[in-house]
Amino acid sequence: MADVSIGIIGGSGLYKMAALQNVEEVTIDTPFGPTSDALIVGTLDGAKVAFLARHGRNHHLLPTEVPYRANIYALKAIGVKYIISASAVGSLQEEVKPLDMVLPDQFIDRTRSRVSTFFGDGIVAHIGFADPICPALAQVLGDAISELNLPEVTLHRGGTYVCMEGPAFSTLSESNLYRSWGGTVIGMTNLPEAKLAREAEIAYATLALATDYDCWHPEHDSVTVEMIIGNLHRNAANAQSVIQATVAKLTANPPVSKAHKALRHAILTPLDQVPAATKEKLGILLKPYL
Ligand SMILES: CSC[C@H]1O[C@H](OP(=O)(O)O)[C@H](O)[C@@H]1O
Ligand SMILES: Nc1ncnc2[nH]cnc12
Repeated sequence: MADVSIGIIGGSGLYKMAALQNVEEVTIDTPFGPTSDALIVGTLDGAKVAFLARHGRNHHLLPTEVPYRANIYALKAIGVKYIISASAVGSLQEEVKPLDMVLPDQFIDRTRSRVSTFFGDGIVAHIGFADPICPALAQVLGDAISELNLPEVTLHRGGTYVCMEGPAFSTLSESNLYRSWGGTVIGMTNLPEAKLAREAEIAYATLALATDYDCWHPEHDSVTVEMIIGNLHRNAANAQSVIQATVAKLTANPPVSKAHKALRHAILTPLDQVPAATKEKLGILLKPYL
């Protein structure tokens, strides 16, 4: 299985893609253990894509437990060059209303318990992460959303995604603090994924689906899972249309992404000094540089 150039990671409420055809479940062995679920490889209007349910199809993995390294490694192994990540987020700003779509271009890291690098064990690399989202891919997503003209949905291009550890939602003081930092939305998953995707030289962009006002808004109830899932159900069909339209655009015109060369000047350790076991483990990432 190779040459599936587009990966879709579905978050809360997006456990499958109804429009996928000719589906095949693919299990990839990775040096980082099993993926969250089997990859569902199929076609969307003729384009081959792989879908992965981030928390598993039955939502059994906490944000902390998601095997981010295995997931990104497996997508890399089948040839993925672009990842569209669909995620539920809380809104930290009045103008981002539940059901709106946000294409964040920055992150603030509030995670504590995530391994978010493939490196170590005898090889050191420091990727550039000033622009954590691929602007070219986000542009395609944004254009797809605009062209769809979805009723009820306002698109926000750009914004800062605060990535918290969870699983409990934020306290009121935390939520206000993140607002004071300029956070636009809050979630629990996308930052480690974006870092690992960059290390794997895969372009990554987040389609953030606003589901709630977290707990800071005086006129709205504090976030609950019920609220999130209710709004995701209202938005799931829209999210799938956006993904489908984005895949069509990517297939017709695959954008150039700096992410595809992210490791070129990032690896410090001479490759002939890297332990053989590490070289083998990271073979698919290091291949262009060996
Ligand atoms: C469903 S409650 C919070 C949960 O939803 C978001 O997940 P994802 O990013 O996978 O859509 C959030 O990050 C939390 O993990
Ligand atoms: N308010 C919130 N905080 C963290 N993750 C979320 N996902 C959806 N809403 C959220």
